[in-house]
Amino acid sequence: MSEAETTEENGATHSGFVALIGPTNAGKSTLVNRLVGAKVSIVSHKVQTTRAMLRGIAIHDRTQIVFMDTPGIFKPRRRLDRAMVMAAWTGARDADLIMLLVDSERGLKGDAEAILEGLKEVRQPKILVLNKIDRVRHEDLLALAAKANETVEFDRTFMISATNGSGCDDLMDWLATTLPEGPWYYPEDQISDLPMRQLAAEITREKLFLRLHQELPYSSHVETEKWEERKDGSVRIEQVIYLERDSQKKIALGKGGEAIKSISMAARKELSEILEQPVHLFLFVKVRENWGDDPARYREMGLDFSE
Ligand SMILES: Nc1nc2c(ncn2[C@@H]2O[C@H](COP(=O)(O)OP(=O)(O)OP(=O)(O)O)[C@@H](O)[C@H]2O)c(=O)[nH]1
Repeated sequence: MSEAETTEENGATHSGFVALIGPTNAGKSTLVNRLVGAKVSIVSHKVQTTRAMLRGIAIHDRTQIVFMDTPGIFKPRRRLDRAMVMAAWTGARDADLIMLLVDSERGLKGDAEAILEGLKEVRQPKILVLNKIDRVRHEDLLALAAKANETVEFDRTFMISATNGSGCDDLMDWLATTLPEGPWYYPEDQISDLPMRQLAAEITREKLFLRLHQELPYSSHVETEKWEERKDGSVRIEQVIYLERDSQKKIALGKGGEAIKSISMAARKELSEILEQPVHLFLFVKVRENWGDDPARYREMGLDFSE
């Protein structure tokens, strides 16, 4: 019996998208790492749609919680025109819940204040999460919570430390019971796999560029074609490096296969570290003319293809 069926039997599942917003350095990555936990330690920077970035997927009881970034809201606002800022907010509006993460030590200065102003206009349920409470006195926290709640009506305020985990269980319990009933967006056994395949491809592409950037500019693309978890705890990953022209193949392979070997070694080393398991990486080089004009390739990269 699959995990999904087991879950169904135990009662209704819940799921939802949580837009995680907050100034740079508020601790978003640290928090998602903690909440996603050992179960699916996937935090990918890979763009899933052109609008929102997936930070990580957590499962708590019978709820699947998908944490998303909404890039662009707080980046140098003065330089962005209003339309761009509005577009970024649309990402937040698509979420079931908006979670504003604030560095309590830094308070509401700068970006945090601007985000609070923007949040006034958003109708979705919102929660305030004050992070880094290990660095702040309790009285100051209460004052900060009160001040933020004056501007925006938050459904809840949580006080947490993403580094030591304090308050994080309460936050997860609340999210798990508050997100709507519904099927999980990702099968439990695939959540780590799906973004990891893309991340793994990115890693190899980075190594390829590091080694061959002058010779192969912009004409390569990497896809993870196979991902096989093995009983001995290792994983076998097969990837294809797509090039546009036959002449590039020789460059990618290098003399006596020397280039591809060193790319493979560097990628394998980094992947083993990230996955915390031994990796067997197999790279294949193929020529696929005009891959740059193929909509299917764009979809695989999570990008929109406009004619
Ligand atoms: N003391 C303390 N430090 C924290 C806590 N949470 C995060 N940090 C630190 O804050 C810094 C920024 O954390 P990140 O998780 O990278 O922040 P971020 O919001 O993801 O940053 P960007 O991705 O750049 O927007 C790191 O040095 C973290 O170790 C916390 O609860 N307490």
